[in-house]
Amino acid sequence: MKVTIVGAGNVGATCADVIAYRGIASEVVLLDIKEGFAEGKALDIMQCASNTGFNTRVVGVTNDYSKTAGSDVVVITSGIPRKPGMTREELIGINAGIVKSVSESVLQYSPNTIIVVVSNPMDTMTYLALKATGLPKNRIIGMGGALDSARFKTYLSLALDKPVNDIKGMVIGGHGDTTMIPLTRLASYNGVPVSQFLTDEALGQVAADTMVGGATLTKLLGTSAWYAPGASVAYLVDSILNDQKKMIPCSVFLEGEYGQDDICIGVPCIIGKNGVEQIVDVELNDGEKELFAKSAAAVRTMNEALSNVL
Ligand SMILES: NC(=O)c1ccc[n+]([C@@H]2O[C@H](COP(=O)([O-])OP(=O)(O)OC[C@H]3O[C@@H](n4cnc5c(N)ncnc54)[C@H](O)[C@@H]3O)[C@@H](O)[C@H]2O)c1
Ligand SMILES: O=C(O)C[C@H](O)C(=O)O
Repeated sequence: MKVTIVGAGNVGATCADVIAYRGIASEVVLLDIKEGFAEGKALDIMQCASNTGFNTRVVGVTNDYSKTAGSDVVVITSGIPRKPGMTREELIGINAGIVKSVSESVLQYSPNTIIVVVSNPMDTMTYLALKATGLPKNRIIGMGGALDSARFKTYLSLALDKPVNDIKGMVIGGHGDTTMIPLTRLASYNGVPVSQFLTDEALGQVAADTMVGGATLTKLLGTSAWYAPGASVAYLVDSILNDQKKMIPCSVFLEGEYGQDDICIGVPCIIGKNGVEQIVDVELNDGEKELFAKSAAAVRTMNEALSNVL
């Protein structure tokens, strides 16, 4: 199985590293516009193989899309990340043009591929990739919910002082500081609702920390995060390539689901070899429905800024 990752920066290279290390694909192509950069990252990752024990071939190329031909999955991480104090939405001016041209270029060589969009503002970039390529909606997947849910589970595990792998939880809605919706009511510690162990105040703090999870790291690091984002993309790619049919919150095109139309936004999906194989209809309570509608309204407002590229 072949995966191309466009953008060999922090997130793209980390994603390539995790995919190789875990043997998720037999070949990974890293592509970047910076001369020699992807080649260097690929070589560095390949030189881990004998000491960590993987056999994935990692190839780096400078803007040569012919080397990406026949990719089963293409991950788009190209674009600029935010700096401390910025929102993801402020990146749209530069990233929209990049995501549009990259998604068109990859399809020339991999017409049957599934595209995973990572560049921010991710929900709007996913919508842009879908509209620009005209691909069927099951083949365009925005990655954000897998990361936000991982952060949610981390903060729950810290608040509960329990192992993170005993915690279940999902974040739906937009991938933005104010638009994501951590589903605290449905989160569990080995099947037991976390509300049995945490006060409303503690749960509210977990939700608030999750929502600004990316901003917190951006402030600490001076640029946005990459280890958990790269691992989250690899987790999603694994479910596609190995047809795992995991339920993962992803930004996907809605046509009536969750009361929304003509928008890409995070909802729980079954992810397998066909990409988005099902949108899972989780019964939300009135408060959650209201938050989802507000989140969708904010994402829709952002999508209006695409009128000059679409
Ligand atoms: N969806 C998420 O959960 C999530 C998580 C983390 C980061 N992000 C986003 O991912 C993007 C990348 O973040 P990063 O930290 O890796 O940034 P980075 O600056 O480290 O890497 C981006 C890379 O893209 C390359 N690039 C730019 N234009 C290109 C083009 N036209 N073709 C090929 N490559 C091109 C750059 O040369 C650079 O190497 C940002 O927009 C960031 O906001 C999203
Ligand atoms: O926070 C960011 O800007 C990057 C990414 O969306 C994240 O959540 O880490």
